[in-house]
Amino acid sequence: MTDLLTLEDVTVRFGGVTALDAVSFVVREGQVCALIGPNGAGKTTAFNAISRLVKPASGRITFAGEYLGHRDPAALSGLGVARTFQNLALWPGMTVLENVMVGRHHRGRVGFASSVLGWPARREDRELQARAYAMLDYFEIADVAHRECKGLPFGTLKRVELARALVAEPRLLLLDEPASGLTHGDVRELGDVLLRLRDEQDMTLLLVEHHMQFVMGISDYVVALDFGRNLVSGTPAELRDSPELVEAYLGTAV
Ligand SMILES: Nc1ncnc2c1ncn2[C@@H]1O[C@H](COP(=O)(O)OP(=O)(O)OP(=O)(O)O)[C@@H](O)[C@H]1O
Repeated sequence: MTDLLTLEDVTVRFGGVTALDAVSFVVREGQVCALIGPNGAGKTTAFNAISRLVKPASGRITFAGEYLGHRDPAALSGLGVARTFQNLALWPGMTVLENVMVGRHHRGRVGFASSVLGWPARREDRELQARAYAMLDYFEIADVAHRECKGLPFGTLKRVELARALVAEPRLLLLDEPASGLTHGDVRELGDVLLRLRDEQDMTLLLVEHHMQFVMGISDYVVALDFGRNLVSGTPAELRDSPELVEAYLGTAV
């Protein structure tokens, strides 16, 4: 299995705070990898460094052999990296379909504007729309395609965000706390969906998640951070009884 994403000694500082301190880990192609750790461990910062939303003070991040250091955040989608956010980043006044089509924006030249604004459809635009509908079908939300996101249930909006990330056909999908705020049943369904993405679409997933049972149930590999540093990593079976992990989480709800 090849290495798809590699972080080597990545350090990120915010003023006097060292949010990541020489963190290293590898995400292998075709795996579900989880980034865990107590509050403030540096998980979101690691995601933001991969997404190029924060610039590391030192270290190296490579994706598919390509150094990401000089890349603009907007270029990542074109390289095959998509992400979802902890707090949903959807346009409430736009329809579900429009929100999903935004995810494919980088692929077409004028596709997005013509599709969303209703200009005459080109072949590219029709393909974009067909792909967006296919994603809505996949997530069983096609019935709300033309509803504004505003007012839709949280579980539905989480699916819209996933559909939007996937419409770009990424190789690597970054999921920031995908299970947060979901009901027990929704969490189970989400786990099934993510495993199907790995198994049926050969997708690689990296998720930040606090829901331990969910993480241990779906991950091939787990990387634990604490105080901005690597703590332990391994398969869920290897980490289940890790004393370091137990100690790091001692006194925190998991
Ligand atoms: N923009 C920022 N400015 C200053 N400090 C920051 C900033 N972002 C994060 N930090 C600090 O960096 C450290 C790591 O934060 P980060 O949000 O990455 O942790 P986390 O593991 O994602 O936590 P949580 O599970 O609570 O989301 C914390 O001490 C946090 O206060």
